[in-house]
Formats: sequence, structure tokens, C-alpha cells
Amino acid sequence: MDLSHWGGFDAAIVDLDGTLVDTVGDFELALGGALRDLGYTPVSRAFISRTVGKGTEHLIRRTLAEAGAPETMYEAANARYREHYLRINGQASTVYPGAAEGIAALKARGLKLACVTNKPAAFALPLLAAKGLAASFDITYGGDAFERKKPDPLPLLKACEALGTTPARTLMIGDSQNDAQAARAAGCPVVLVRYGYNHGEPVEAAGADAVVDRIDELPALLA
Ligand SMILES: O=C(O)COP(=O)(O)O
Ligand SMILES: [Mg+2]
Repeated sequence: MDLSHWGGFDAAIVDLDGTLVDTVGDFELALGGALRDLGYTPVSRAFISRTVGKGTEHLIRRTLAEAGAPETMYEAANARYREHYLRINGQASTVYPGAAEGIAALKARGLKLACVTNKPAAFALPLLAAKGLAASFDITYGGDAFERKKPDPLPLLKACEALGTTPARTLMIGDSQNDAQAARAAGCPVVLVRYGYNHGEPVEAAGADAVVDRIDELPALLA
């Protein structure tokens, strides 16, 4: 695969869950804790992997339905989830092989970097710091930064604006259809990683320009 026809980039926007960090273990602890507090049985890891990616509200609403709990429990579940998540954040998650190296190599080439995630900033910022990734990014936007989150293009357009780049010269690196759709609508080329969470669907079907096994493959492909 040769992506050099893209003709160079000034910046990259990088997704967090499923792209930089395997966080399904953290989600499992926090959702499980919240469900137990409310008297329900925790949901499976497989369910979590195919549900993560569209932000906290979507995840909690789907989790309540999966656990057989009423929708009216949303506020209580959200409060319990937040408390558990803030306490366990990072304890059951790991940086994917090649992710830190890949980001460092892109940065060393002079690309500006933004982390744009649907994870709330209160979870995303401490996680990036705990995993030694925070300093790599010029800016980080959580899922609560703007009126709309990915797959809407708004967070990507705001990131380009903040970095002083154009979408055409800003590469989106993500793991799901939310990243691919947001990138398409914003006008950013997009690469997806094969190992993340894409709602249980093959990542090849998400409409990316390319799919890679590791982020540290990218610098050579872009040469
Ligand atoms: O919290 C989520 O929904 C996941 O967010 P991300 O994949 O955009 O990082
Ligand atoms: Mg993701």
C-alpha cells in the first residue's frame, strides 16, 4: 500500500478508544460497577466492544437495554458510571503496540497533532496523561467539546481550525465508521486501524482510504 500520492500532510487527528488505547477493560469495570450498584448483572465484554464509539450517552442507554434495566434509570446509571470511571480510569487499559511510536514519528516529521475522541474530556485527558501520550498532542477535544460529536464533521473541522491546517492536508487516524464518516464529511483523508472497535462490523467496510495493522506503519506509507 502506497499513500504517498496524498502529497504530504501538515497535521493528523487521532482517535483515542480503539485507536491509541485498548480501553474495553476500563469500560467493563465502570459499566459493571454502575450496573451492580443498581442491582443488575454486568454486560459482556463483547457487547461493550461493539457498542463503544458513539459517546457516553449512547453507551449507557444501550447498556441499560442490554441489562434489562428501564430507560428511566439513565440519570442514576450515568452518575454511577462516571464515579466508577473516574476512579478506575486507565487501570484496565493498554496502549496498542506501535501507537506511541507511530504518533512520535509523525510528530518528529513536523506534523501537528490533535486527539479528537467521543470520550468525555474528564476521562480522556487523565487517560492520555496516565499512558504518557498527553504531551504528543497540540490539542485534545473530548466528546463534550462541541454541540455534535463524530460521525459529525464538526470536531474535526474545529481541530483543523485550531491547528491552522486545511482538512485536505490533515489525516484522520481512527478505528471506526464514526471516524471515517466524520473525516469524509470534513474533507480529511482517513486511515483506520484494523484492531479497534467498529460496532462488530469489518473495518474494511467503513469507507476509509486505507486500513493498517499498526499506527507505526504509517510514516513509511506516507513517505
Ligand atoms: O467513548 C467513546 O464513545 C469512544 O470514543 P472514541 O473512539 O471516539 O475515542
Ligand atoms: Mg475509536
